[in-house]
Amino acid sequence: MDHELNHKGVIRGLLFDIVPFIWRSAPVRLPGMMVIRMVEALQPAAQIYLTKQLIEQATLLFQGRSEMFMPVLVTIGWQALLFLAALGLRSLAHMLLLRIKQQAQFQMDREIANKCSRLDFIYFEQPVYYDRLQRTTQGLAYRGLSVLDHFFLVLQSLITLVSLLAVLAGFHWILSVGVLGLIVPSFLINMKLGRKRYKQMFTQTPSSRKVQYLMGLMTGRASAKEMKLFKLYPYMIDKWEKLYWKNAKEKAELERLGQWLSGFAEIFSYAFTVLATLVVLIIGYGNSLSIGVFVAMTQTVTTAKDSVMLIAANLSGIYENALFTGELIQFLRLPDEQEEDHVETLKELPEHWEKKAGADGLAVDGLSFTYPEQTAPALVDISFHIHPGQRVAIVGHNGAGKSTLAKCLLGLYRPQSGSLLWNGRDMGSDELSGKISAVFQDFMQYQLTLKENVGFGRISALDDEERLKEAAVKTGVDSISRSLIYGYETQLGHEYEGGKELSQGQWQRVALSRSFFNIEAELVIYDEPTSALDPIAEAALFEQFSGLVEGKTSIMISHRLGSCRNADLILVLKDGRLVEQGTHSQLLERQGEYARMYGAQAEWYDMNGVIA
Ligand SMILES: Nc1ncnc2c1ncn2[C@@H]1O[C@H](COP(=O)(O)OP(=O)(O)OP(=O)(O)O)[C@@H](O)[C@H]1O
Repeated sequence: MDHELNHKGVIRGLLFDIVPFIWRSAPVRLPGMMVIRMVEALQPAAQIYLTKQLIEQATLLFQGRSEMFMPVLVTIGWQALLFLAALGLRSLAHMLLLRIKQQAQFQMDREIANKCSRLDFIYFEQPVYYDRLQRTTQGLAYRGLSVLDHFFLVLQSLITLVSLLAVLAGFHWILSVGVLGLIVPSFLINMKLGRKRYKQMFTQTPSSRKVQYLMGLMTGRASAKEMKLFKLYPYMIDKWEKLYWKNAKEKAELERLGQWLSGFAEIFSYAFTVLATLVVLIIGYGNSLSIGVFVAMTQTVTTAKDSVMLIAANLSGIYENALFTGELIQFLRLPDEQEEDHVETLKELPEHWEKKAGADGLAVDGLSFTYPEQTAPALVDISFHIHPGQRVAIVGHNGAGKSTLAKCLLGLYRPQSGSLLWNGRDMGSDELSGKISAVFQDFMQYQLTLKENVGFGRISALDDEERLKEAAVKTGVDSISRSLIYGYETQLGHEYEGGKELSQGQWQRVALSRSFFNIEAELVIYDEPTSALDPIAEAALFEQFSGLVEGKTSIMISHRLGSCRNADLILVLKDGRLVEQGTHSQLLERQGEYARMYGAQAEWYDMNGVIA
């Protein structure tokens, strides 16, 4: 399983991924920061030395040696200087760390966004992807940066410790060995807890996501209508509450265990301090130790013990965060779209296509597609050919496979078998980018300006105002723009202050304009492009449709069979199979699936109208 990372894997990820990543983010500031931390690290030993000095000088002064007054003042001056230097270094380190973190966070988010742009679309359709994305974006990026904090603290504590160990070893080696021995239990305990926290986070991700989803339902705008109408709040609150507390209790249990274990580690280290003080007392008794040295030694033991505990905690912190960040690394390592599958050169068409129509148009042969984690295929052995400039309709009942076929045609899904060629090129090929456009059933309502909403159809021509107007006039969006205060520059949607919300039908017109904005498109796929339009608007649009898509090949998915009557070719899907194809009159003559569907709809609609 994913979360069962071994120690080696974690350390490898840390050394070869996380550290180089952070280094790349701040190649100048990072070494600067390290130097500051090293200087800071020597401060405790210097402070202890000055304290010892001060006590010894003060003892002599109290014994009536007035000439010690000046040295006492000098030592106090040094202490003040040390304090100011430490203060200055701390502020500098704080600012540097902030900048390093901002830079690393920026790089990390950019890499995540870039990765999303390269991932196969199918990833976005799987729960496992959302779980991973949640783990990656929420907290993991932050945890990657925590490695930095831990790393600097380990570095600093290590230098402090070495300087203190030298002081202790000068007194008696047993004290240095004892202090070092403290590191083991504390590190092991913290590491174990880190692994447990990670496993818990991993197993809780789906339910944490559900908790967020339920909360979103209770607070969101889109769900508010039904939530109120069906009086769903008590049910949802109850469901959310149960799940929330299940997760919260598990977390609390783990924290309780953590408190017990860290408590033991603290008691253990305290016992060591007592023992070490006794050792200093015993040795000091035999060697008539000065009070200054005694205070300095006990202070050294306590500071060294604290440094050891800090090192242990931060080392395990690095381990724990590296464990969590492993998720981010795995995410960034997900395979990109399989570019090598895309054929750059003319692909050979199946022989019977060649005979029929040459290499032009859309040639689909033996296409089968099964969604990940599914056993039943959504599309089975589909073959058809569309000539350039043809207007094609795809019809079929709910779940017949129409949208899946559209996504395969757009190169968003990679079929397990079969070939899809546009003018002899693989549909996923980079060469075709910009030549194929679409309006999706669940099209986007960008909470941005009207100009952007239309212009996204061809981002390279975003500022082409003439093109914008042309695309908008075709769908009636131009007249909508005239009613808006800032015209095409008006912010759309309800999510941001000052945004103008459109009706569902108006949004659909905007989405249609988006596809018309891409005048370079040779093939356009419309997945129920008029479902939100009123019947009169739909009829008017269909009347113009032939003109609008003039010169392009168009594929329209529609449930309203009347609107498909004029299509040059109708493809009828049933249970993922292409069961019939032909023109309206040919299919009616056949008396098959299409004729049955058409007959059923004819009973409901006025067959003389365009809207049936
Ligand atoms: N992301 C997905 N993962 C798994 N199965 C899916 C997914 N999307 C669709 N399916 C399944 O694939 C089949 C075809 O769905 P598709 O959306 O292509 O049908 P459709 O003909 O467009 O339906 P509708 O007319 O309702 O829009 C259905 O059985 C559906 O349950």
